[in-house]
Amino acid sequence: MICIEQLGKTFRTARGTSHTAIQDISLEVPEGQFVSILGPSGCGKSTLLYMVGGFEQATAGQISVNGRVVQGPGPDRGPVFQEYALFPWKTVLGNVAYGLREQGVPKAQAEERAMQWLEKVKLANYAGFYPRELSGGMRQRAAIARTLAYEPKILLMDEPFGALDAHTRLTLQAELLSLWEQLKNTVLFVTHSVDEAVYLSDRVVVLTGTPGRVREIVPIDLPRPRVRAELLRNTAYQEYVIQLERLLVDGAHA
Ligand SMILES: Nc1ncnc2c1ncn2[C@@H]1O[C@H](COP(=O)(O)OP(=O)(O)OP(=O)(O)O)[C@@H](O)[C@H]1O
Repeated sequence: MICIEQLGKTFRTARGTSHTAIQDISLEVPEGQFVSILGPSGCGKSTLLYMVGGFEQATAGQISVNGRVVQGPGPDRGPVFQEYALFPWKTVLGNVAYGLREQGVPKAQAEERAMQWLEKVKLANYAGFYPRELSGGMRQRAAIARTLAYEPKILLMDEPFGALDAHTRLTLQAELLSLWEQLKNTVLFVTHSVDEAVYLSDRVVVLTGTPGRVREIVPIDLPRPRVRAELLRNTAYQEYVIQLERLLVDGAHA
Protein backbone atom coordinates (compact mmCIF):
# COMPACT_ATOMS: atom_id res chain seq x y z
CA MET A 1 0.00 0.00 0.00
CA ILE A 2 2.78 2.46 0.96
CA CYS A 3 5.96 2.16 -1.06
CA ILE A 4 8.91 4.30 0.00
CA GLU A 5 11.85 4.13 -2.40
CA GLN A 6 15.33 5.46 -1.66
CA LEU A 7 13.81 8.47 0.02
CA GLY A 8 15.94 11.41 1.02
CA LYS A 9 15.33 14.83 2.44
CA THR A 10 17.86 17.64 2.56
CA PHE A 11 16.66 20.89 4.11
CA ARG A 12 18.03 24.33 3.27
CA THR A 13 18.56 25.94 6.63
CA ALA A 14 17.92 29.58 7.49
CA ARG A 15 21.72 30.04 7.48
CA GLY A 16 21.93 29.00 3.83
CA THR A 17 23.59 25.65 4.59
CA SER A 18 22.05 22.30 3.76
CA HIS A 19 21.08 19.64 6.26
CA THR A 20 20.30 16.05 5.35
CA ALA A 21 17.58 14.77 7.66
CA ILE A 22 16.99 11.37 6.05
CA GLN A 23 18.87 9.38 3.47
CA ASP A 24 18.12 6.40 1.27
CA ILE A 25 15.09 5.08 3.17
CA SER A 26 13.23 2.23 1.48
CA LEU A 27 10.20 0.60 3.07
CA GLU A 28 7.05 -1.17 1.96
CA VAL A 29 3.99 -1.22 4.17
CA PRO A 30 1.23 -3.63 3.13
CA GLU A 31 -2.42 -2.74 3.65
CA GLY A 32 -3.65 -3.12 7.22
CA GLN A 33 -0.23 -3.29 8.86
CA PHE A 34 0.65 -1.37 12.01
CA VAL A 35 4.22 -0.13 11.60
CA SER A 36 6.11 1.93 14.17
CA ILE A 37 9.13 4.10 13.49
CA LEU A 38 11.66 4.27 16.26
CA GLY A 39 14.93 6.18 16.34
CA PRO A 40 17.07 8.64 18.25
CA SER A 41 15.90 12.23 18.59
CA GLY A 42 16.39 14.22 15.39
CA CYS A 43 16.84 11.18 13.11
CA GLY A 44 13.99 12.28 10.85
CA LYS A 45 10.98 10.27 12.07
CA SER A 46 8.59 13.22 11.85
CA THR A 47 10.08 14.32 8.54
CA LEU A 48 9.46 10.84 7.12
CA LEU A 49 5.85 10.86 8.33
CA TYR A 50 5.21 14.38 6.97
CA MET A 51 6.56 13.27 3.61
CA VAL A 52 4.18 10.28 3.51
CA GLY A 53 1.42 12.76 4.43
CA GLY A 54 2.47 14.97 1.51
CA PHE A 55 3.26 17.93 3.79
CA GLU A 56 6.96 17.86 2.90
CA GLN A 57 8.49 17.16 -0.52
CA ALA A 58 11.23 14.57 -1.03
CA THR A 59 14.58 15.77 -2.33
CA ALA A 60 15.52 12.21 -3.41
CA GLY A 61 13.52 9.08 -4.18
CA GLN A 62 9.76 8.88 -3.96
CA ILE A 63 6.75 7.67 -2.02
CA SER A 64 3.73 6.05 -3.61
CA VAL A 65 0.44 5.06 -2.07
CA ASN A 66 -1.54 2.42 -3.94
CA GLY A 67 0.67 2.96 -6.98
CA ARG A 68 0.27 6.76 -7.05
CA VAL A 69 3.23 9.01 -6.34
CA VAL A 70 2.53 11.27 -3.34
CA GLN A 71 2.57 14.92 -4.37
CA GLY A 72 0.56 16.47 -1.57
CA PRO A 73 -1.87 15.68 1.24
CA GLY A 74 -5.00 13.66 0.51
CA PRO A 75 -8.02 12.18 2.33
CA ASP A 76 -6.52 8.69 1.98
CA ARG A 77 -3.88 9.66 4.61
CA GLY A 78 -5.12 10.93 7.95
CA PRO A 79 -2.60 12.78 10.13
CA VAL A 80 -2.69 12.76 13.93
CA PHE A 81 0.18 15.15 14.61
CA GLN A 82 0.87 16.82 17.93
CA GLU A 83 0.82 20.30 16.49
CA TYR A 84 -2.15 19.42 14.35
CA ALA A 85 -4.27 20.97 17.04
CA LEU A 86 -8.02 21.06 17.33
CA PHE A 87 -9.74 24.31 16.35
CA PRO A 88 -10.14 26.15 19.67
CA TRP A 89 -13.26 27.99 18.47
CA LYS A 90 -15.13 24.80 17.57
CA THR A 91 -16.73 22.36 19.99
CA VAL A 92 -15.51 18.77 20.12
CA LEU A 93 -18.42 17.78 17.90
CA GLY A 94 -17.69 20.65 15.51
CA ASN A 95 -14.04 19.60 15.32
CA VAL A 96 -14.86 15.97 14.56
CA ALA A 97 -17.56 16.91 12.02
CA TYR A 98 -15.21 19.39 10.31
CA GLY A 99 -13.38 16.91 8.06
CA LEU A 100 -16.67 15.40 6.95
CA ARG A 101 -18.15 18.83 6.16
CA GLU A 102 -15.00 19.57 4.11
CA GLN A 103 -15.76 16.48 2.07
CA GLY A 104 -19.25 17.78 1.34
CA VAL A 105 -21.20 15.68 3.85
CA PRO A 106 -24.38 17.61 4.86
CA LYS A 107 -24.30 19.11 8.37
CA ALA A 108 -26.85 16.83 10.07
CA GLN A 109 -25.24 13.69 8.64
CA ALA A 110 -21.72 14.91 9.48
CA GLU A 111 -22.76 15.57 13.07
CA GLU A 112 -24.44 12.19 13.36
CA ARG A 113 -21.30 10.43 12.13
CA ALA A 114 -19.12 12.62 14.36
CA MET A 115 -21.26 11.59 17.35
CA GLN A 116 -20.71 7.91 16.51
CA TRP A 117 -16.95 8.49 16.53
CA LEU A 118 -17.15 10.38 19.80
CA GLU A 119 -18.89 7.37 21.30
CA LYS A 120 -16.08 5.11 20.05
CA VAL A 121 -13.44 7.29 21.71
CA LYS A 122 -15.54 7.71 24.86
CA LEU A 123 -16.16 11.43 24.44
CA ALA A 124 -19.89 11.43 23.70
CA ASN A 125 -20.61 13.32 26.93
CA TYR A 126 -18.17 16.06 25.92
CA ALA A 127 -19.53 16.80 22.44
CA GLY A 128 -20.45 20.38 23.38
CA PHE A 129 -17.17 21.15 25.16
CA TYR A 130 -14.43 23.32 23.68
CA PRO A 131 -10.86 21.92 23.42
CA ARG A 132 -9.62 24.16 26.28
CA GLU A 133 -12.19 22.48 28.55
CA LEU A 134 -10.70 19.01 27.95
CA SER A 135 -7.77 17.18 29.53
CA GLY A 136 -4.73 16.34 27.38
CA GLY A 137 -5.87 12.74 26.92
CA MET A 138 -9.36 13.84 25.93
CA ARG A 139 -7.96 16.30 23.42
CA GLN A 140 -5.87 13.55 21.87
CA ARG A 141 -8.96 11.28 21.72
CA ALA A 142 -10.85 14.08 19.97
CA ALA A 143 -7.98 14.54 17.49
CA ILE A 144 -7.99 10.80 16.76
CA ALA A 145 -11.79 10.82 16.29
CA ARG A 146 -11.54 13.83 13.99
CA THR A 147 -9.11 12.00 11.71
CA LEU A 148 -10.85 8.60 11.87
CA ALA A 149 -14.24 10.21 11.07
CA TYR A 150 -13.36 10.75 7.43
CA GLU A 151 -12.12 7.17 7.22
CA PRO A 152 -8.60 7.52 5.84
CA LYS A 153 -7.13 4.22 4.70
CA ILE A 154 -3.81 5.24 6.24
CA LEU A 155 -3.33 6.73 9.68
CA LEU A 156 -0.16 8.78 10.25
CA MET A 157 0.50 9.24 13.96
CA ASP A 158 3.39 11.36 15.23
CA GLU A 159 3.95 10.58 18.91
CA PRO A 160 0.25 10.95 19.61
CA PHE A 161 0.64 9.95 23.26
CA GLY A 162 4.03 11.54 23.89
CA ALA A 163 2.71 14.44 25.99
CA LEU A 164 0.40 12.34 28.17
CA ASP A 165 0.91 11.03 31.70
CA ALA A 166 1.80 7.32 32.00
CA HIS A 167 -1.66 6.14 32.99
CA THR A 168 -3.52 8.04 30.24
CA ARG A 169 -0.93 6.88 27.76
CA LEU A 170 -1.54 3.21 28.62
CA THR A 171 -5.30 3.70 28.40
CA LEU A 172 -5.10 5.39 25.02
CA GLN A 173 -2.71 2.75 23.66
CA ALA A 174 -5.20 0.02 24.57
CA GLU A 175 -8.08 2.02 23.08
CA LEU A 176 -6.18 2.65 19.87
CA LEU A 177 -5.36 -1.07 19.56
CA SER A 178 -8.96 -2.07 20.06
CA LEU A 179 -10.16 0.48 17.45
CA TRP A 180 -7.48 -0.61 15.03
CA GLU A 181 -8.40 -4.27 15.46
CA GLN A 182 -11.89 -3.36 14.23
CA LEU A 183 -10.86 -0.90 11.49
CA LYS A 184 -7.62 -2.45 10.25
CA ASN A 185 -6.30 0.74 8.69
CA THR A 186 -2.68 0.88 7.72
CA VAL A 187 -0.85 2.77 10.48
CA LEU A 188 2.51 4.53 10.50
CA PHE A 189 3.25 5.41 14.11
CA VAL A 190 6.21 7.48 15.28
CA THR A 191 7.26 6.91 18.87
CA HIS A 192 10.19 7.25 21.26
CA SER A 193 8.96 4.38 23.36
CA VAL A 194 10.30 0.88 22.67
CA ASP A 195 7.64 -0.58 24.89
CA GLU A 196 4.83 1.20 23.01
CA ALA A 197 6.27 0.15 19.65
CA VAL A 198 6.39 -3.56 20.61
CA TYR A 199 2.93 -3.51 22.20
CA LEU A 200 1.23 -1.92 19.19
CA SER A 201 3.09 -2.96 16.07
CA ASP A 202 3.32 -5.67 13.45
CA ARG A 203 6.75 -4.33 12.51
CA VAL A 204 9.14 -1.80 14.01
CA VAL A 205 11.44 0.21 11.76
CA VAL A 206 14.55 1.34 13.64
CA LEU A 207 16.30 4.36 12.17
CA THR A 208 19.91 5.39 12.75
CA GLY A 209 20.98 8.80 14.02
CA THR A 210 21.26 11.83 11.69
CA PRO A 211 20.85 11.45 8.80
CA GLY A 212 18.18 8.84 9.44
CA ARG A 213 18.59 5.58 7.55
CA VAL A 214 16.95 2.22 8.13
CA ARG A 215 19.02 0.36 10.70
CA GLU A 216 16.74 -2.65 10.93
CA ILE A 217 13.14 -3.72 10.46
CA VAL A 218 11.96 -6.00 13.25
CA PRO A 219 8.76 -8.04 12.75
CA ILE A 220 6.84 -8.35 16.04
CA ASP A 221 5.46 -11.84 16.06
CA LEU A 222 3.16 -11.67 19.08
CA PRO A 223 -0.44 -12.90 18.98
CA ARG A 224 -3.38 -10.48 18.93
CA PRO A 225 -5.47 -9.24 20.57
CA ARG A 226 -2.68 -8.09 22.87
CA VAL A 227 -3.18 -7.37 26.53
CA ARG A 228 -0.33 -5.35 27.99
CA ALA A 229 -0.48 -6.88 31.46
CA GLU A 230 -0.06 -10.34 29.90
CA LEU A 231 2.64 -9.20 27.48
CA LEU A 232 4.82 -7.91 30.29
CA ARG A 233 5.19 -11.51 31.49
CA ASN A 234 5.77 -12.86 27.98
CA THR A 235 9.43 -13.76 27.32
CA ALA A 236 9.18 -13.07 23.57
CA TYR A 237 7.87 -9.57 24.35
CA GLN A 238 10.77 -8.95 26.73
CA GLU A 239 13.25 -10.18 24.10
CA TYR A 240 11.82 -7.72 21.53
CA VAL A 241 12.19 -4.86 23.99
CA ILE A 242 15.82 -5.80 24.70
CA GLN A 243 16.60 -6.25 20.98
CA LEU A 244 15.09 -2.87 20.04
CA GLU A 245 16.75 -1.01 22.90
CA ARG A 246 20.09 -2.43 21.79
CA LEU A 247 19.46 -1.45 18.14
CA LEU A 248 18.48 2.04 19.24
CA VAL A 249 21.66 2.57 21.25
CA ASP A 250 23.90 1.14 18.50
CA GLY A 251 21.93 3.01 15.81
CA ALA A 252 22.46 6.36 17.50
CA HIS A 253 26.18 5.97 16.82
CA ALA A 254 25.93 4.28 13.41
N1 LIG B 1 12.34 22.91 8.24
C1 LIG B 1 13.53 22.44 8.56
N2 LIG B 1 14.66 23.08 8.19
C2 LIG B 1 15.88 22.58 8.51
N3 LIG B 1 16.08 21.42 9.19
C3 LIG B 1 14.99 20.77 9.59
C4 LIG B 1 13.66 21.22 9.31
N4 LIG B 1 12.77 20.32 9.84
C5 LIG B 1 13.53 19.36 10.43
N5 LIG B 1 14.83 19.64 10.28
C6 LIG B 1 15.96 18.81 10.77
O1 LIG B 1 15.75 17.48 10.33
C7 LIG B 1 16.18 16.57 11.31
C8 LIG B 1 15.05 15.60 11.61
O2 LIG B 1 14.00 16.27 12.28
P1 LIG B 1 12.69 15.47 12.73
O3 LIG B 1 11.80 16.42 13.45
O4 LIG B 1 12.13 14.75 11.57
O5 LIG B 1 13.33 14.41 13.73
P2 LIG B 1 12.62 13.39 14.74
O6 LIG B 1 13.33 12.09 14.59
O7 LIG B 1 11.15 13.38 14.54
O8 LIG B 1 13.00 14.07 16.12
P3 LIG B 1 12.37 13.94 17.59
O9 LIG B 1 12.41 12.49 17.93
O10 LIG B 1 13.29 14.75 18.44
O11 LIG B 1 10.97 14.49 17.50
C9 LIG B 1 16.64 17.39 12.51
O12 LIG B 1 18.04 17.44 12.50
C10 LIG B 1 16.04 18.76 12.28
O13 LIG B 1 16.89 19.78 12.75
